[in-house]
Amino acid sequence: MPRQHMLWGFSEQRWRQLQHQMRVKEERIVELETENAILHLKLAECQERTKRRSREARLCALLRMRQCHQKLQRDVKEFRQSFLVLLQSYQDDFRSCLSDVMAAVQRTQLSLEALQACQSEATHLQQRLQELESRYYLEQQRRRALHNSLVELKGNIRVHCRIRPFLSFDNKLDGSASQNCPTPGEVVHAADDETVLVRCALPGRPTTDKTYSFERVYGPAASQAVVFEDLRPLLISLLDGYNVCIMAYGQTGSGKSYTMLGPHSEDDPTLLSGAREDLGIIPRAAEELFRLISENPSRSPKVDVSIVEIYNNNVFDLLAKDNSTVMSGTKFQMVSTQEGRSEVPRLTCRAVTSAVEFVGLIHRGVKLRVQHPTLVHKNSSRSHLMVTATLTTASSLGSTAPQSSGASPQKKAGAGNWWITPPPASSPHAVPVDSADPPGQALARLQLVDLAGSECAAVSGVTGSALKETSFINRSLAALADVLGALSEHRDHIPYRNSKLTHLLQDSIGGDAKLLMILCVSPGQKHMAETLRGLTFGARARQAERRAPRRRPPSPQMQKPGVGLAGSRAPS
Ligand SMILES: Nc1ncnc2c1ncn2[C@@H]1O[C@H](COP(=O)(O)OP(=O)(O)OP(=O)(O)O)[C@@H](O)[C@H]1O
Repeated sequence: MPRQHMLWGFSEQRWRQLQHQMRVKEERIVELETENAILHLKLAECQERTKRRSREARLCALLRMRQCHQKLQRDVKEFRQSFLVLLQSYQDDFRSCLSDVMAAVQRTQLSLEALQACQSEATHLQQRLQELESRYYLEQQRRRALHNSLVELKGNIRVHCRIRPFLSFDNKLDGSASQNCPTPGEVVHAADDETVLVRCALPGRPTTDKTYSFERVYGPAASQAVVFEDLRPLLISLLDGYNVCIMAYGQTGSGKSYTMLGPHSEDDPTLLSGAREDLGIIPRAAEELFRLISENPSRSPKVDVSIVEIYNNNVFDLLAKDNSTVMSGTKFQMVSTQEGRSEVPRLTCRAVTSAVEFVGLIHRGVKLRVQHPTLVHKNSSRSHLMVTATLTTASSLGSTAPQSSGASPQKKAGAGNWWITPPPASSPHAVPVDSADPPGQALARLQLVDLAGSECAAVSGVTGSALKETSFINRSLAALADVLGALSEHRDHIPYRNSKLTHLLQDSIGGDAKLLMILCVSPGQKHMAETLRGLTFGARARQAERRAPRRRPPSPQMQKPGVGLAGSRAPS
C-alpha cells in the first residue's frame, strides 16, 4: 500500500505515533465499552435486587401486619373470654349479694317482729313494775308502820345493860374476893338475856341476890357486833324521821367509851384503836347510816355532823378546837327555840358524804376530848361526848317527785315518814303534800353520847381539879336522872335546863324521840355500890313515859346556817 502518510503529508514516525495512539484509544474504547457493559449489568442487577428487596419488604410488612392482626384477634378473643369470666363472677357475686340482702331483709323483718314482741313485753313489764312499785310503796309504808309500832311497843326509852369482862385493874382494886363468885371479885352476872344478877356478899352477912330486868342484857362475852345489832333498827327509825339518841351510861371504867367508840390505843390513850370487829357503836352507826342512805340514793339526805363535849357543865365545840386550844376552847351558850328545841348557836357543823368522812371527824373530835387517869383506869373521860348527825332532805320531796302527773310525795302514813319513797306517778295512793309541811325542812337527829362516868371520889381517888370535874359529872348525871324521873312520873315540868347535858338532850329524851341507853356495869365487887346505883338508875329510866312518838315540826332556825346543832357550816 502506498504509503498513506506520505499522502497526508505525515512523516512515518508521526504516522506510527498516531496509529499507536489510535490503537490505544480503540483499546480504551473497548475497555470503556466493556466497563460500560459491566456497569449496565451491575445496574440491572442492582435494579433487580432493589425490586426484589422492596417486594420482600412489602411481603414482610404484609406478614407483620397479618401477624399483628392475628395477635389482635387473639387478644380480643382472650379479652372477651376474661370479660365473660369476670362478668360471670360479677353476676355470681351479685346473685349472692342479692340473696344475702334478701336474707338480711328477712332477718330484719324477723328482728322487727321480735322487737315489737319485746316492746309489748317491755310495756307489759313496765306496767307490772309500776304495779310492783305501788305495792312496794304500800309494803314500805306497812313496814315502817310495823317497825315503828314495834319500836313503840319496845318503848321509846329503852335500856340495855352491858356487863364488861372482869379485867386486871378490877383485881388491883378488889381485895375482898367473894367466895360465892365464879371468878373472885366478880359479882355482877347476866342471868339471862334480860336479867342482871348482882350477888351482894358483905362480910358477916348472908349473900343476897338482886335482879334487874332490862330490854336486853349482854354478858362479858358479848361482842361489839352483837351489841350494835340490837340497836340497828333505831337507825331505820332515824331515816323515818325520828330523833334518835343512843347513850352509854355507867360508872367510870365500866366500858362506856369501849362500847360507844371501841378500845383505846395502848400507846396513845386518846387514840381509838383495834380491829374492825372491835369498832364501837358510833363508827358502826356511821357506816350503817350511810349504808341505809345508799339503799335509796334518790332520797339521799344531807348529813351534818357536830361534835361537842360537855366539860364542867360547859359546852365545847370539838370540831372548832385544835391541839393548841384543848381545854380552853370556846364555851358555847345554849338557847331554846320557840318550838322548845335546845340549840347551840354558832356550833361547827360539817357536812359529811360518807362513813369514812364521818368516822374521820369522830377520830378528830375524840382526840381532843378531856381525859385524866384515875385510880379506876388511866383513860377516864372527864367529859360527856356528844356526836350529833343532823339529816336534812334538800328542798324536799316535792323537788324530785313526779311533777307532771300532779302526784305528790307521801307525807305521813304514820308519824315522821318524810323519808318514805314517793309512790310512782301512776300510784293511785299518791296523797297531796300537806301545805303545812314546808319543803326542805324534814329533819331528824341522831345523837350518840358517851357520858362521863358516874363515880365515887373515894373509889376513883380523884382530888383537886379532878374532884371538881367529878362533882360536875355527878351533878349532870343526877340532872339526867331527874329528867327521867320527871318523865316517869308524868310531871308537867321536866327539868331539862338543870344542866347543859339534859338541855342538849332535850330533843332526844321524852315522847318525841327514841332513846336507847346502854347501861355499862363493871362486874367487880369493889364497884358494887356504884353498880347498884347505875342499875337502879337504868331500871328507873325504863319507866319513863312511853308515848306514841310524833315527828317534831322542824325549827325554821335549824335551816339557817349558823344556828342550832345543824349550825354554822364549816368547809368540810
Ligand atoms: N366489853 C369489853 N371488853 C374488853 N375490854 C373492855 C370492855 N369494856 C371495857 N373494856 C376495857 O375497860 C377499860 C375501861 O373501859 P372504858 O374506857 O370504856 O370505860 P369508861 O366507862 O368509858 O370509863 P370513863 O367513864 O372513866 O371514861 C378499857 O381499858 C377498856 O378497853
